[in-house]
Amino acid sequence: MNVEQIEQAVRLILEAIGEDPNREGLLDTPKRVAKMYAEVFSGLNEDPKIHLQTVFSEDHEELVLVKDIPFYSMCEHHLVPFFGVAHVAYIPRGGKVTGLSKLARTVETVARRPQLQERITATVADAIMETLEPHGVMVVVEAEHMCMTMRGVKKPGAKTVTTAVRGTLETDDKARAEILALIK
Ligand SMILES: Nc1nc2c(ncn2[C@@H]2O[C@H](COP(=O)(O)OP(=O)(O)OP(=O)(O)O)[C@@H](O)[C@H]2O)c(=O)[nH]1
Ligand SMILES: [Zn+2]
Repeated sequence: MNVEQIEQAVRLILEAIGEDPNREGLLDTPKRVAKMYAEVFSGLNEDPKIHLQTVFSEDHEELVLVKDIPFYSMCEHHLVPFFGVAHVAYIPRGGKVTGLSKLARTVETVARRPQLQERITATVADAIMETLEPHGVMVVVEAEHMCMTMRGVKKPGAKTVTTAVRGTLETDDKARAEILALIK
């Protein structure tokens, strides 16, 4: 990430909104914002699938669900935060089970990019399908978008729910219903 370029850009934005980037309170702001962007966009330099290389051989071919994984992301249209929780469920196959924290790490990497909620949901599901090759995957993401609350349509409290379903869960209504019941 080009930290110096971010600093220059922040200085330009401050000038453009009519601020004085040289006043005391703003002197370190470009540096702080650059550091923050490096952190909140750190997922751009990571492959989410790397986390799922940790595989244990365990004979469990039934549901695994990690729910209420908090995440923070940045809406790619407005560069303001959207945040909420992700629920990640999969049904392992062939003894391929990953570490529970790795599912949360996968969400984290994908969220730390300029994003759309739909893309986070689908990318996490596909990463799990491709690496663990399970029977099925279901990812549910619930989030509040600051671009819909602090500006624009101004609807605080409005929640967006997205799902991505892969493998046998696409046709297994009962298993999908079980996952949704466990999430609630
Ligand atoms: N599908 C989807 N849309 C999103 C997401 N985050 C923000 N948006 C929407 O992106 C749209 C961008 O619409 P535009 O008309 O180009 O931008 P805008 O004039 O700022 O839109 P308003 O927010 O309606 O004021 C808005 O409707 C946002 O609510 C997301 O994760 N997924
Ligand atoms: Zn937005």
